[in-house]
Amino acid sequence: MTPAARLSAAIDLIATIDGQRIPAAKALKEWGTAHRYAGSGDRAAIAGLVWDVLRRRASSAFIMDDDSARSRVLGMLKVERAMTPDAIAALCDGGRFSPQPLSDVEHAALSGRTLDGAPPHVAGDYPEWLDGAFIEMFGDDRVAEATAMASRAPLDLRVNTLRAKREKVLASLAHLGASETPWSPLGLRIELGADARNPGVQAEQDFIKGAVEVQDEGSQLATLLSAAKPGEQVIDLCAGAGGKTLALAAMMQGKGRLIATDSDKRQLAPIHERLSRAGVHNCDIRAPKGPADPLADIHASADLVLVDAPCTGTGTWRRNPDAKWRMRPGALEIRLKDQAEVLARAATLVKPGGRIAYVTCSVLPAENGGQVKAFVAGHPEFAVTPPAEVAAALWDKAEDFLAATRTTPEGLLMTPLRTGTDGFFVSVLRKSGA
Ligand SMILES: C[S@@+](CC[C@H](N)C(=O)[O-])C[C@H]1O[C@@H](n2cnc3c(N)ncnc32)[C@H](O)[C@@H]1O
Repeated sequence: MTPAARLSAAIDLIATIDGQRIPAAKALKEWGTAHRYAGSGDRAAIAGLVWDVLRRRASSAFIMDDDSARSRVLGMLKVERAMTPDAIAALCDGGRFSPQPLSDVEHAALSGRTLDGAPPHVAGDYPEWLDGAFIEMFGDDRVAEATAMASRAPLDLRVNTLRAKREKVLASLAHLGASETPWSPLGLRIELGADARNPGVQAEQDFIKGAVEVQDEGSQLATLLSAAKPGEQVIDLCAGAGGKTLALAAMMQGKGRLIATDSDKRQLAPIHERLSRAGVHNCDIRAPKGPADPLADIHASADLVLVDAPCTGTGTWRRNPDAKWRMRPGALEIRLKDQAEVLARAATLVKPGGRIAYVTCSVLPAENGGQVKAFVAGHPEFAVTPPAEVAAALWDKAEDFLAATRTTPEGLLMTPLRTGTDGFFVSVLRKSGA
């Protein structure tokens, strides 16, 4: 397919996603099935266009002063890909498989309109109803923060120290353009191009042998900040597919007891294979069976409970731009209730002197500092560990990392703008007594 034909396909797909209100991933899959002649390069390029339009949905429409599918694709080429009006016009040549030529109005919009004067939620591409939360968290930086949250994310990997050293994996993944991540001592990063092409890490020997896992650097750091140690009893209360369980296991170096559970046993399904690939032998997976509590035998004995809380996922919009426009206030309310419940449960599992590491992949204050404040108010036996002490887990990087994050008395917030990671909040809550 020519670049113009790919552009045409992207316009059709955006119209389908809008018209049928279906998730972008589903629309792309169905398009692939219906257009089997399209090669993998075409599919990746078209997917890249579609994801970029979703990332910059509001600002692309503003630039064109029109929010039709065609206008948003054209506007995205300007705001996200910095294409000139002439370059865009050259793609829209009216050929058999190309978009129609630009109208005078479209050409004038692409030439003359800018984002100056756009409201913050439009310039930063986030839902208007979240503006209050963004003001509370980011103030005048909210457009810059939200724009970074709308950017493309790299592919981050975590080297599994139970199997390999970072230098070795770095050398063996050099052909994918891997480099070290700035903060995590275990991280490798592969920058992805606009065509969203998957570098096929899962087919690499390092992945097959469990030497690396896909994990955003922010998620790696959140786990490192929990400071899990060999010999401890650690509970991963919201383990899901096990991204953080695997990282905890490596920190524990095979010593001590790691328990992974989740309220939804289906979420836990991939964890078995992942743990075995990673060479983890000290993890007890407790999938719920009916109404019985899978942790009924544990009473105030854990050194550490990791609460990787169910949240709105606003911190991961870079990877899932569709989600930000689908999010509704009701979803936030449900998450807030879930988070309070999980924290209350964690409180009963921690031993005196032990700690809860509360983590979200959200930037919203209500899910982060707000939740922590409410928890300590209701559980006076817990106190927030000062963020500077939490950051100390990163050794020589601690000071710079602390300065890069947005710190509040309740915890640390990483953001795409400040730390180059997904948005992650971390708070360590210590229980009194010893
Ligand atoms: C952020 S995800 C976990 C991601 C996972 N820890 C990882 O790093 O791959 C949150 C998880 O919390 C689980 N969850 C929701 N409510 C819960 C509850 N009340 N108790 C335990 N887990 C819960 C969800 O099923 C979901 O798997």
